Amino acid sequence: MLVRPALLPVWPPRVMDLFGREGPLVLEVGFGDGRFTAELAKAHPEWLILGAEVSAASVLRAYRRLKREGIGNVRLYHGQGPFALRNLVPPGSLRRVIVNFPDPWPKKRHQRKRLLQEGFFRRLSTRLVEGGDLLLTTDHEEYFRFALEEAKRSGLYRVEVKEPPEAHLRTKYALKWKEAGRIFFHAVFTKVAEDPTPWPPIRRYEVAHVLLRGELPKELTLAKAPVAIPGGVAVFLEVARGEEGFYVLTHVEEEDLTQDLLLEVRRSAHGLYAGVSRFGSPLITEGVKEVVRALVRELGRVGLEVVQDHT
Ligand SMILES: C[S@@+](CC[C@H](N)C(=O)[O-])C[C@H]1O[C@@H](n2cnc3c(N)ncnc32)[C@H](O)[C@@H]1O
Repeated sequence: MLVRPALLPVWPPRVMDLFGREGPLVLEVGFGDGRFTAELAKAHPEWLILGAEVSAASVLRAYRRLKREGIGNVRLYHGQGPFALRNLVPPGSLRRVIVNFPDPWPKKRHQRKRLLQEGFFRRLSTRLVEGGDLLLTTDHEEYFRFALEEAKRSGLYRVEVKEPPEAHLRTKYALKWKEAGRIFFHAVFTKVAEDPTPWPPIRRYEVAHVLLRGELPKELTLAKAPVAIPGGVAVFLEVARGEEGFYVLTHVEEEDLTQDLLLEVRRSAHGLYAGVSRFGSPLITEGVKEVVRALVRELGRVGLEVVQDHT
């Protein structure tokens, strides 16, 4: 039920690879505790529902709920909605996107963090079927108006402001804001045209490591300065000493993808190995490969020489 991009046998996955069958595909972004997702899945057993949520605690809560209720037509992805849209949804295959009570980011300087911006609407149009739609429900009038404007600016949607469907007012946040006496806003954005710019999925690699020659140093100190990677940044957070070498906790931020992964510098049967640990099943991307190269450059400074480069 949980989608782990690094472990999927086919990349990018087809609908069949995620759900084991074909059907109308629906994406919910920011499903929170999953109570709406569960209701939706039960009301439409033929639908295939993909949920994306950045909060690990919420994913766990939703996962337990779906399991308890024996719901089989939902797949949960722990991460950014746009990542799921880009990589887990084939072009022209999405019937609907549901966004209930998105984080409003009310401060001016945080507005770039809002989900529903022109760029998002453009990219979404490459994944929606003809006539596919996005349903937004929120209590935040300013964000609501902002989303309407952004969609209109894209020129790719027909926008209708409507009464929110009853089911969208039973989410955790809907109930919270109902009790606080807030009013709700709802809009349907229906795709009428498609952005011509393709939005290909991120490339996934099988390995990212280097074999080295030389003596492992007694200590390994890495610069804390951020490392530039394609479309993002990485930081070596901490180095720990293990039996066979070092483990480097590394934070990697790429577009719509944030990972904390372990890099290893250790003795192996083939010589000294520096590369990504399988621990935590990280997704090996171009950015992750670049961070391995940065680690290898640091190792060069302590006298280790590259024998084979698999990055
Ligand atoms: C205000 S809560 C609403 C939760 C739920 N939809 C509800 O109505 O009860 C917003 C949710 O969106 C999640 N979220 C924020 N940005 C996200 C993103 N880019 N991708 C996926 N989830 C996101 C947050 O973690 C949070 O759970």
